[in-house]
Amino acid sequence: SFDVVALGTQGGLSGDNLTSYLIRTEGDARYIALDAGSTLPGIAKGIEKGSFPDVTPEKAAPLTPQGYIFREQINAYFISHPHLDHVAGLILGSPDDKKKTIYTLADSANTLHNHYFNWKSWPNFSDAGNGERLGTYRINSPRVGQTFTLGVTPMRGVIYPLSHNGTASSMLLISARGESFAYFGDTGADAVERSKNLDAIWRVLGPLIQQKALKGMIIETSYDDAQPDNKLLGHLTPKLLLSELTQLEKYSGGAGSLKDLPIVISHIKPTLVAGKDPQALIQQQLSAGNSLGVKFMFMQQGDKAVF
Ligand SMILES: Nc1ncnc2c1ncn2[C@@H]1O[C@@H]2COP(=O)(O)O[C@H]2[C@H]1O
Repeated sequence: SFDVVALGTQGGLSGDNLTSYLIRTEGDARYIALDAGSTLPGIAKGIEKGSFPDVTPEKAAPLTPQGYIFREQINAYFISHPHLDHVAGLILGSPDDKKKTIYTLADSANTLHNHYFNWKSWPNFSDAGNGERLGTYRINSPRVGQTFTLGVTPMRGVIYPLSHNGTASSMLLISARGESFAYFGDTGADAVERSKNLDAIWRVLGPLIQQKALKGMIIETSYDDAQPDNKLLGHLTPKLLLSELTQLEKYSGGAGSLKDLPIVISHIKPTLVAGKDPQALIQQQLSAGNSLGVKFMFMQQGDKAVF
């Protein structure tokens, strides 16, 4: 089974609750961070909620429990794409982090080197690029579709490309002991993006669902159904996610094959409009259209779930 802790769940606007999830396999203390929008604030919330029961002040000493989880328990990072709301926590925490690998698409690695770790936006904590290289992070771009080991953990990963309104984004398929979990970065629907990236992924996940090996997934639903198609900016709505999942069902053995599949909804965009509750709306729209019978989950910052 996989342990997941949500460090940040929202898709923008404020800095303290941006997309980031920790995942580890049962019996191993080390996590992989799936994106790093908010890290330290999410760890603090997780401690408050009892989501890190194995970390005591005695064990963490001389660090705080928050520091110990950040430095010692996060073993490596996966960055789905280099937008600020997915990397801010990584950049801000870098001066106090220890040597780790960042796995990301080659295109995202270039952005990290050229636009963040460049001594202008931020000191170069990476192992390549301009000026002195402080070397905290080794930025590693495994080839798409190729299996690699995730840090020093029992988990292996395979990266698949996603389309996000012109930005290259990606999904990480994590596997350990014959079980798998899929983490999606920002993505639009194939029909809107004029892409086949999601279709290609559904063809990979279908057989895993048939074998009952896929324990769950995290995928975005940034906007509610009222968002017009020309303002989706590379994101999903309940209607679009449900139609994509209908494709997945076809590759998973047909009607009923997705029943009870846990799907965590991430990256909901907060609103500054008074009286609007995007999460409640998205929850209601997903539930109203859920003839597939999947188990939609709305993890909040600091929550832990076992898959
Ligand atoms: N063309 C655009 N016009 C207005 N806002 C945009 C445009 N492209 C991106 N954005 C905003 O910038 C954000 C970057 O992160 P997201 O993709 O999560 O969501 C995006 C939108 O909120």
